Amino acid sequence: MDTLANDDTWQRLWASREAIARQSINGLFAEDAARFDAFSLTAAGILFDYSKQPLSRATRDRLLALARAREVARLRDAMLAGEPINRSEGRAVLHTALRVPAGEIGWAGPDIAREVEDTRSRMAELAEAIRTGRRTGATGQPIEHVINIGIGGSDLGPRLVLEALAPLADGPSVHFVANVDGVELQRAMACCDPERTLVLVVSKSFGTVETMANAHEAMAWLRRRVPADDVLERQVMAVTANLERVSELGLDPALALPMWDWVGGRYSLWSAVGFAIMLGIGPSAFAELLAGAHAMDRHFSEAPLDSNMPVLMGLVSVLNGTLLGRRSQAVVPYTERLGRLSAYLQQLVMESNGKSVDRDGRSISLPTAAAIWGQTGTPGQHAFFQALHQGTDVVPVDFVGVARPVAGEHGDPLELTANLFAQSQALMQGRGDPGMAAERHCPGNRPSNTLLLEALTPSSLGALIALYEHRTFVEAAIWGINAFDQFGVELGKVLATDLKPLIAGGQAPDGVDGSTAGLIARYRDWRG
Ligand SMILES: O=P(O)(O)OC[C@H]1O[C@](O)(CO)[C@@H](O)[C@@H]1O
Repeated sequence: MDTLANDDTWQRLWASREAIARQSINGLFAEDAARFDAFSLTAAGILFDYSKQPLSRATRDRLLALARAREVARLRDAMLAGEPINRSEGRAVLHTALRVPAGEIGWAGPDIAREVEDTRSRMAELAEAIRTGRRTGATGQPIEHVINIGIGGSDLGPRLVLEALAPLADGPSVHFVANVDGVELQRAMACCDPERTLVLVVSKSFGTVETMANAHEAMAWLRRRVPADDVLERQVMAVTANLERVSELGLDPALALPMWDWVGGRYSLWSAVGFAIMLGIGPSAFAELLAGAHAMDRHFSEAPLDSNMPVLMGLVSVLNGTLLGRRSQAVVPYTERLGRLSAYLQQLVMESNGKSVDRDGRSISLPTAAAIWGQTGTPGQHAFFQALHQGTDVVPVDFVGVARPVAGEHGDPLELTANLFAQSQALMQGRGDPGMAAERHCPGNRPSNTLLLEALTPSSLGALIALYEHRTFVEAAIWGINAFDQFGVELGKVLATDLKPLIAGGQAPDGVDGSTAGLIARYRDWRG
């Protein structure tokens, strides 16, 4: 049995599992007039309301005892200090060091602080030179477009941030290309003037096949369309932790922006991986993004466990997902600006914690990361909310709202906010008047969190993302997981490499399973 299932504090929670599942959330409010105050807190510009969870004060105490027993605080401090907590890869995990303000040393010490600051200054200088037109393309034209080629962590974070903060965009337009199917790249190339375009090739490993294929394609386009011998030198930049491989693409490693092996891909938007963000909204807005994340880091590091937002959020998630077996979680932001949030969180949460062995290689018998999904409200209300209210599965929801609308954006904030609050209310209260037809009955007692941002600013967005990063860390600590490797992704990559010659070749695909052989045969047939 794994260490969590064996833990006394877990076993006590397990013993009260049925009672917690039956716990009436409405009843908890009826008993405790101060429930909202006792089950909500504010940090770094975010209000976290977890009062609509099946949590009595006693259950919360038991969860906090679990956090202590699983040494969440010690593991957090080890991460912040740069201990090699990613044991399977022998690496430190220091995305928090990327957010330490300029001039401060931070938890990880002066060497790391210096490296981070040097790179940040280089990014800012370069970004300003490009944004002001001092640094031009190879034919002297200003850079008006950026094509960011990367996938996973080298795409999702910068994409989320630039979509969320689009009203602040005052630099070149940024186009994101992740998929190797060619659609995004074609679309980007169709609307960019090649003489005014900078291509960023963003890859921690600089070996990801999709990214390299798209980079080759984009570089060929620049070579074809820009009449200058030094076009690649002037208009293609690499961002990577693997500087040696940069020259394989014909680029100068000296012009590359570095990242480090102590930053995981899905935790990397704060590094040079976020260069597109800096180009799009400028170095000072980027600095505000980092400052918001740093404010959440400080809160995570300093607040006692019982008033620590990521800790409480992680415990609530473990309660729902592991104790009560609710195997998916919906994330519903009430602003189109955060439309990319659930996609971003899918990688953050599921690539980090979608694992079934602990950090010592023992198998875990209890359920770990739940599936994350969602879309924006109110459109989501007219799609999947029916199942949230009346379906057979209980799906905990994170509602994300913004109090102050973005200046200059129209829409009806009152309508939006009324819908946001009404949905969590309806999920909790349900509806069951006597004599009501069964199909109209809503069982209620369905849990949700609400995260309310005062405004959607670089700072609050940074804090929101850092909150989810730390929530993911807390859950990993409870389960005993190393959240910072991703070996599961490797197998598919290896098999794709093996299959390519079989799919392309004329010979019968020997040595593969029947389904794959059948698919290859039909593909070849239809492809002609
Ligand atoms: O930045 P790279 O090395 O190209 O990797 C891209 C992504 O691929 C993965 O390794 C696997 O999906 C992610 O962890 C990573 O963010």
